Amino acid sequence: MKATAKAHTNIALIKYWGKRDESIILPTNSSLSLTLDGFYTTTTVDFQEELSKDIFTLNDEPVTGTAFNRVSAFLDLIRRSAGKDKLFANVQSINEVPTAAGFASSASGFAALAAAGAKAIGLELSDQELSRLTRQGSGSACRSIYGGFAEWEMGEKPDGSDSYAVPIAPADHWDVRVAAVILNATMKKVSSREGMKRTVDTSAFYSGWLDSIPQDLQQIKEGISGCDFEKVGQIAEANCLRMHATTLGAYPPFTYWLDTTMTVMQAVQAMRAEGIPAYFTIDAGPNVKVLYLPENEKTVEKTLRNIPGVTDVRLSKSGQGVTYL
Ligand SMILES: O=C(O)C[C@@](O)(CF)CCOP(=O)(O)OP(=O)(O)O
Repeated sequence: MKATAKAHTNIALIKYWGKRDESIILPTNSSLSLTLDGFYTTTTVDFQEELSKDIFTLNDEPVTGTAFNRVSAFLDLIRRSAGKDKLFANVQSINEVPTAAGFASSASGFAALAAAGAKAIGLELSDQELSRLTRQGSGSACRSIYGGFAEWEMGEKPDGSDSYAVPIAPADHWDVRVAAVILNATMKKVSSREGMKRTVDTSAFYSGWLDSIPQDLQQIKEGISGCDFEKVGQIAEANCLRMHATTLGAYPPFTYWLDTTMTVMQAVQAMRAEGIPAYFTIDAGPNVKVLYLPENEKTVEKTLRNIPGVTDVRLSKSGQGVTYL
């Protein structure tokens, strides 16, 4: 039983930053993202009676260790849902997500895996059920089920049955662009999972972060509905800065930013001062993603490429949700 699915990565404009339950990945706050066309994962899941364990290859390379264990544990969820606990699969993923781009390739990866795995084993899932399943692989991945803008509603039930993403606006609602600015950074990364945990457990600023989310979400959805770029950009940039402020208030304190990260941030703010609307957002890494409008693409790309320490700039439009090939 075999199926292939393609899913795109997404960029959070209102960040998921903390878990209230680590085992089934329930968040402390709701989040909202834009699915991108430029970065995606294509995954084929082939359940075969003769297999005695799962096999996972990524970009034609065999995967073992933690990454394999996360995929196999996720397939256990699918096996259990289908009542086929002893049916193992050959999983082949191809990532069109330059890992260095600082995009969580786990977002497109787990969304494609969930969609292909569920279809291959014969589960007929609604988008909501697929998003709820995907969430248990990687939280942010649950938003990639949809194209365009999607909101992951945190839910409140302990079993997570009300924690999944819902569509806010389709990809063709509004042509907002995203430039992924890739830095020549090699740094020991605090993973998003570890970073969230330390922040939730120790940050003096964490309650302020949580208190600010409901208004951010309500306001940014108004901005998206009205295609108000300044409103959406200002809220996204402020939300990102508030998320990163929580890491500085953690113990031990940490930051994902490098000197080049701040140079890019300042260049974006300088563009705004010169009348080019552009806003930045940053996830659990040093790379910066810049929101801009199509008419300014040349200026924005040129400005970003000329920043010392920037090794590449990858441009994206809004992308589609999960598709089956
Ligand atoms: O994407 C966002 O909302 C913000 C972040 O990217 C960080 F800035 C979090 C991504 O966390 P993820 O990798 O999904 O964690 P998992 O549930 O532990 O797998």
